[in-house]
Amino acid sequence: MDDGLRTAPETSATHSHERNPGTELHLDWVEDVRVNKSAVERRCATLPGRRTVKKEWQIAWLLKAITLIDLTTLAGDDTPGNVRRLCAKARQPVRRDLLEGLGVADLPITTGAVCVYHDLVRTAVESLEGTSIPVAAVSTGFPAGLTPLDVRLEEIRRSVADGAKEIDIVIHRANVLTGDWRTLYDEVRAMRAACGAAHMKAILATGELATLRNVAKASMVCMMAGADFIKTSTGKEGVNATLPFSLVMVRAIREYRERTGHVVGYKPAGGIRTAKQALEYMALMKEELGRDYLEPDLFRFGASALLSDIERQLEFHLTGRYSAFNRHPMA
Ligand SMILES: O=C[C@H](O)COP(=O)(O)O
Repeated sequence: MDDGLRTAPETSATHSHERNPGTELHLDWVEDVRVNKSAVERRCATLPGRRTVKKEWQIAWLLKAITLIDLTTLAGDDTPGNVRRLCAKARQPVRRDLLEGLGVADLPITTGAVCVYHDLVRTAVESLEGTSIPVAAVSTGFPAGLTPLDVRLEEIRRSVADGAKEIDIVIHRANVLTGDWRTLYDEVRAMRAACGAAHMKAILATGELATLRNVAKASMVCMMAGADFIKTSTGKEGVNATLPFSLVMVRAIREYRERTGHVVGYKPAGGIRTAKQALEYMALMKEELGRDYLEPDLFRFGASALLSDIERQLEFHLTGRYSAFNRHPMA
């Protein structure tokens, strides 16, 4: 892989393309979906190791990765205090002395967004005032998605009213497992309408969809229903983001773009904790969808702990030593 990233990281989530308006439900597109599991696994096995970014470019890639993070806290014991600290980290994700040492102190690096439960949306919006960092809210009965539809839609509307610019919805897994594509489509379409100007990420909960083929079909239906992003996981399933799920989903994005001309973003989430993993996902995006997919308007990591490891790796590049994790509190 070449460096691809010699320019400064672009940190604002400006959108260089039209939003995906969705299409009618084309059941034939869903039925046409084929996935060759062993080919997917073979392709994914080439990503770690062989395609690592050259050492001299790693700093640029790691700084870019930071700008792609939806810095997330989704714990039952979240408080306004820990969300305020998280937002301070989103504004200044890397210690000033490290940025100075790396010669990039002039780059306005922030995370891509901050992602919280509804109750903390206002706190996050207030803490991020004066920045262009959007607040994302998880919604629609997150993480199981099993509350009544009118309640799920109201939840979206309230988060938007509180200032969330992005809404991460969860789909009803049973609609996929029973092949009820019409209901899945109708629900996601209604959610997109409830989002209004806020961008909608559709979480598939891939670890609960049984097969890669179901993952591909659900991706296609969510995009037809108008998802701005498709996202793997809530972080709460037994299996969360993986490279095979990601390959299937990014190829569905490619197919949807070929069929409609509409561009949809991608967000792997859950269990992405190391800089090395982040670089593998970035390699996948660049190779499968192109360089545009390394910008925050089309790609995000949903991650609570990734930033700490990236900061440690940056420190290692600078000093040749790793610092303890407790020097990098919060994310
Ligand atoms: O959407 C984000 C995920 O909930 C974060 O999961 P994580 O805590 O495994 O990074």
